[in-house]
Amino acid sequence: MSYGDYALHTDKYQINMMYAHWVQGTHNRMAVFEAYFRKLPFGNGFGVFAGLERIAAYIRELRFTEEDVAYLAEQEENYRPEFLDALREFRFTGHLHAVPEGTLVFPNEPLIRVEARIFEAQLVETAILNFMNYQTLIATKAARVKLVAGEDSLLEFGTRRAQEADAAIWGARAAYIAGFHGTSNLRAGKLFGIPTKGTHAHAWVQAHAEEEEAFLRYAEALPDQVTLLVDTYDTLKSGVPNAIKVGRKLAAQGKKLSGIRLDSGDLAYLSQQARRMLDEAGFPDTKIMASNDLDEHVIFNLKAQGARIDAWGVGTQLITAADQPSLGGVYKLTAREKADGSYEPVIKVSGNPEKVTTPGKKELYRIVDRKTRKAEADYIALDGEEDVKQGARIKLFDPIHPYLHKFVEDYEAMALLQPVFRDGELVSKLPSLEEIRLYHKQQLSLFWPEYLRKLNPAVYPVDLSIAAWDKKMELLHRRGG
Ligand SMILES: Nc1ncnc2c1ncn2[C@@H]1O[C@H](COP(=O)(O)OP(=O)(O)OP(=O)(O)O)[C@@H](O)[C@H]1O
Ligand SMILES: O=P(O)(O)OC[C@H]1O[C@H](OP(=O)(O)OP(=O)(O)O)[C@H](O)[C@@H]1O
Ligand SMILES: O=C(O)c1cccnc1
Repeated sequence: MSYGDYALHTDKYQINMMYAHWVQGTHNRMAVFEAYFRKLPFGNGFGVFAGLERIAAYIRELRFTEEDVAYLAEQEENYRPEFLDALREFRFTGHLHAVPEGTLVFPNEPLIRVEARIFEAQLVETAILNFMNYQTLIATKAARVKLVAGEDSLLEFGTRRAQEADAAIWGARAAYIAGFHGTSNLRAGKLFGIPTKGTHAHAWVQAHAEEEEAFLRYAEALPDQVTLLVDTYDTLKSGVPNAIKVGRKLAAQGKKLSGIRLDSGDLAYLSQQARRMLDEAGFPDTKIMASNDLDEHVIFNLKAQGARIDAWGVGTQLITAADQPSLGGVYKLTAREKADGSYEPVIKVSGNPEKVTTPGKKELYRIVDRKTRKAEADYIALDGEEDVKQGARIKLFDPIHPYLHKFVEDYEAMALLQPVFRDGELVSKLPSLEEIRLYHKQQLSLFWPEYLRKLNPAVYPVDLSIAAWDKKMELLHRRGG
């Protein structure tokens, strides 16, 4: 699928650095960058990686058009014509590895690794982070909603309140990965194959003289999917009784009232009363849907209050990640090619220990206990370390408190960074959205419940190999004193 022209969807400083490398003749040196985040959003115990579909399309289609080049020439008169020619010929020719979409991910582990000429690897930072940060954030928020909603039906209703059109559709996709059942956005449905659903708005009721008439006309038009919004005037005194009247007419035609939707007031109380009224009228199968600024906390509370709600429409709070509207994912240089062609690991030192980068080209493994089939820890090793690949006994230790350690030997090491581009070519077809959704569900089953709970989850270990740790310490002492 093509998503448009994004070569200039980058920060100007990337092009400035590309230019400076080109002027200095270092632009063809290889570089390794890794994208990761440092802190989980919403106080959650895990993140849900998303964004790769769009990143892959972006990388594959990355070209500077004549208009792009002309625009750049206008913006910066220092750019020499030969540099602009290099942009005209620009293609991504490097390697890109990433964890699959739907993977449960944790702070400080490489989620995307780009290995390419620095000319290319530098350019793609901004767009990669833009796509990864937003989609991972929304998939993570959606996973929280999903964990409290269980098997109830979950619909994404956020488009009207989303931060513009791209956020609406990619957010709908991220929510579907995390277990939502559908979206109200038809474009997201068309582009990605997400099931679409819809009820009707207050405007439909207001467009008629009487609520009952409005319900009847709607049911006449769409008799196979009648979910009536019952709160325009008075939910229990008029909305539910009028819905029941229409339900009876539908039943006489061999059809049924699929559902009612509550959109204001005390959703626990109203759903209980509506359930009782529907059951007494002989409509035990009519579902109750709720909407109105829902999030994982409200849904959790409504369930605790015994709300009788079967389906949830979730909009604003999800699509804007209202309680934390950004994921702070970063893209850091971890190794660079020296003049002799070998790689030199590099570090970024910081007064804040959490911000010190981990040098070197790295692999990421999920260590799964063979007996319990549960994930024990994630393990970051330097490229080429063989022991973990071969299942040898390894030491797991906490990188902040290295004296906290244990040895594991009966494990499976799942390599999480999968090749996506090799020498600029897409390695294989990306998984379908349905496959990603299923994979995400399998990922959840790998984790003990203490890592998944909404409130105060246990901290899942992300450990470094001894070699990765030693390399970090060596560079830290050399560079940081
Ligand atoms: N029983 C409940 N327990 C906790 N939260 C609830 C309960 N019922 C509804 N809520 C939530 O409380 C908030 C109430 O929103 P608000 O104050 O706008 O009231 P409202 O009923 O929607 O009023 P309005 O008619 O103006 O839309 C919403 O987020 C809603 O989902
Ligand atoms: O509250 P959210 O989680 O964002 O869910 C979407 C909201 O959007 C609609 O309201 P709106 O007032 O825009 O239109 P309406 O007249 O159809 O209710 C809908 O009724 C929900 O309340
Ligand atoms: O179909 C609905 O009920 C719907 C869709 C978008 C926003 N609010 C409600």
